[in-house]
Amino acid sequence: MAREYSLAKTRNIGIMAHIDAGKTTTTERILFYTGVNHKIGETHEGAATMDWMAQEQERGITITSAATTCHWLNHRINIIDTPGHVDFTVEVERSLRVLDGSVTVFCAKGGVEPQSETVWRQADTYKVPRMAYVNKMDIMGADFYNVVDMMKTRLKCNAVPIQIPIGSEETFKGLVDLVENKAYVYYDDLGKDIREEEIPEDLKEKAEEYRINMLEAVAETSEELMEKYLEEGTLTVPEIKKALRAGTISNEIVPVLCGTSYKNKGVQKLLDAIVDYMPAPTDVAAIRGTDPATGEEVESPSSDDAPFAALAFKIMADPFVGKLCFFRVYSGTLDAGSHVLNSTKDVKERIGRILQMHANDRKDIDKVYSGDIASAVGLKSTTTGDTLCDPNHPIILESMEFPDPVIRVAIEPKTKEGQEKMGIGLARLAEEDPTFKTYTDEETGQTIIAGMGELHLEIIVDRLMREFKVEANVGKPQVAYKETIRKTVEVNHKYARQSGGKGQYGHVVMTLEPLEAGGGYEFVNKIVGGAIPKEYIPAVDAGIQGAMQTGVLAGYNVVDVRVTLIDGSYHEVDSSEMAFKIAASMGFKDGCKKADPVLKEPIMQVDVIVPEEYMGDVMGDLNSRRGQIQGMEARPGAQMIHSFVPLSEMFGYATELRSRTQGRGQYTMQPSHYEEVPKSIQEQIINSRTKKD
Ligand SMILES: Nc1nc2c(ncn2[C@@H]2O[C@H](COP(=O)(O)OP(=O)(O)OP(=O)(O)O)[C@@H](O)[C@H]2O)c(=O)[nH]1
Repeated sequence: MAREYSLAKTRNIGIMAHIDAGKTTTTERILFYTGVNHKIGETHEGAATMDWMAQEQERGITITSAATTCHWLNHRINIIDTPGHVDFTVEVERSLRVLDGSVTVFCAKGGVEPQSETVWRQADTYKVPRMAYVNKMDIMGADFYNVVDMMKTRLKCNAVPIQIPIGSEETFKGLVDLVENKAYVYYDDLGKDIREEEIPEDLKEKAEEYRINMLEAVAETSEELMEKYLEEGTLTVPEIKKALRAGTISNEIVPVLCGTSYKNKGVQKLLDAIVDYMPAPTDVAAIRGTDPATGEEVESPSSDDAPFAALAFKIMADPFVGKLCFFRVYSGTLDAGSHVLNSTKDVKERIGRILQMHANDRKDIDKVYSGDIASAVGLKSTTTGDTLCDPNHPIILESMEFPDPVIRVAIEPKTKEGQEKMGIGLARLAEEDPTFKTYTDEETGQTIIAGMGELHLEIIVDRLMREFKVEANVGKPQVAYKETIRKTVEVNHKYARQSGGKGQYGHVVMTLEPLEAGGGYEFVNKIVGGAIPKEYIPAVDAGIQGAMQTGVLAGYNVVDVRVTLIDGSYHEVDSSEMAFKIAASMGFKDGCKKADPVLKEPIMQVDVIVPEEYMGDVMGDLNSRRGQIQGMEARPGAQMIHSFVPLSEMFGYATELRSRTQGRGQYTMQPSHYEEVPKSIQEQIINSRTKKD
């Protein structure tokens, strides 16, 4: 099968937004106009094609990001729909890693919300070229120009309208395309009868002002254009398009469009702009990675002729085909049925079938090309972030980072028979979602599930019931604290047992030193001259990692420690991997106790919007929750308070805020960072843990 669309005619884009801005509705309309769907599905009726998981339809929110493909103006567009709720930021993060460009949807009334800022910053990190779509132009309070201003002040980006709306709220009926300098007016409910018209008289002046603004922004992208613009006072449509495209791809310009997806106005023009201004894989996505053999950095352009390299960015349990692995091809091609190397784990894998996904539907394809996004069936060991590549040309592509869970809850099946099924179900769900963890609490023996927020865990429990038929009881959500050390220490630990026959002997000398926050775990082997034979070194590493699961203070995970193995000894007969594992584990725990261990707690970024009259009260309450107020911002008739508050103080906040503000206060919360727990509180936590919960 030959390539249907050239790389230059491929677009891999994500649609990002704050919750409820209308991503799902916009994606639905895109599928409708590109002919993938023949009927319009409304999210609020639970019929949307992209939100196919049962929970998504019931709750009307997007949880998993589904990849889908459509065609427009002889281009192939791969779209990843991503959720807006912060509990699922990992979905946003992983799509940003594999996409070439993104459309950010803003609500014409709400504009740039705190979570839109978060997503924007994430996209900054990955240098993703962006354009903005101001949706909901039909609703009361819609204000296109205000959203553009907010983009400039809050997101500090060069927002350049390339359209302006004709009318607003209930009078919104079309738009002026500033590039073509023409008006487009919609005459039917399905948005199919679009007529090109003269720019309305009362809008001419404004259109001219914004066109000049756009021309200036475009001219600034190159000296040549600036000269031409200054000389002739205008630029041609192809010149504008070319420069807008280049400016968008280099992140100098963010083109802004408008519409109302729900009322079917503006979506086709948005599709045109995706083709015109969003990058092709060849424009941005050079392959970045390292050669696993030499550790050298490798950078090369995307091409079908280069060796195969792809990044697995999502694993999904599928009831019909088993484990599905979504991947993005960076270079080369791949046939169904062939073998690849998972270079991250250093194992060979066979790609059974290759599927192209459209929401919950799938189509078998024989071959994928560079730039494609598809999913594979049959991969056994691959997890999110792994590189799949040509076994003869190994490379490890730059992966993505996932935040650690901040909240945990004990879970137990309602029946004894459910125990095994629950174990299988939780393991599968953890495979899909790198921010979801499950383990046994060694202090209490309970099964624990940990994730990014209460909603995240609620959904997990719900999926366990629906997909794995396990009914479970869950305990009270608790903070997922971490443990770390503050001092560098040296430990010398010998594990020797002699009980008849063969004994046990393992002996390690190592230093434990604190790493900076986010440093995780580092293991350095400095053994020279075979004080510990090579074959036992991995066992030492494994023993430490095992011990890190249960800290010495209160049994929480230990993080941010570097362990250097400096010396040790062994016994010809009695030494074994097991003995070294035990010696390392005990030695590590011993060391932690001496290294001034401390608890760290997740701190949340909490943004509260309250009417002026309740401000004092709400701030007082935040202070009493150990909150640190970061700043304030005026909103119409209200104030937005930015603060950092420990997660442990935020349980029940929704109810408290409601009662303090008579239901008029609102807040959003997302994990920000970890901080050391104050000593007095640390003692309480340790006491309550050792008393058992
Ligand atoms: N009036 C109006 N309503 C809209 C428009 N676009 C979306 N909506 C409505 O706004 C609500 C949220 O839309 P969604 O498309 O589900 O929003 P989302 O951003 O995908 O939200 P999540 O999936 O929860 O992150 C739904 O009730 C839509 O029908 C619009 O242009 N105008």
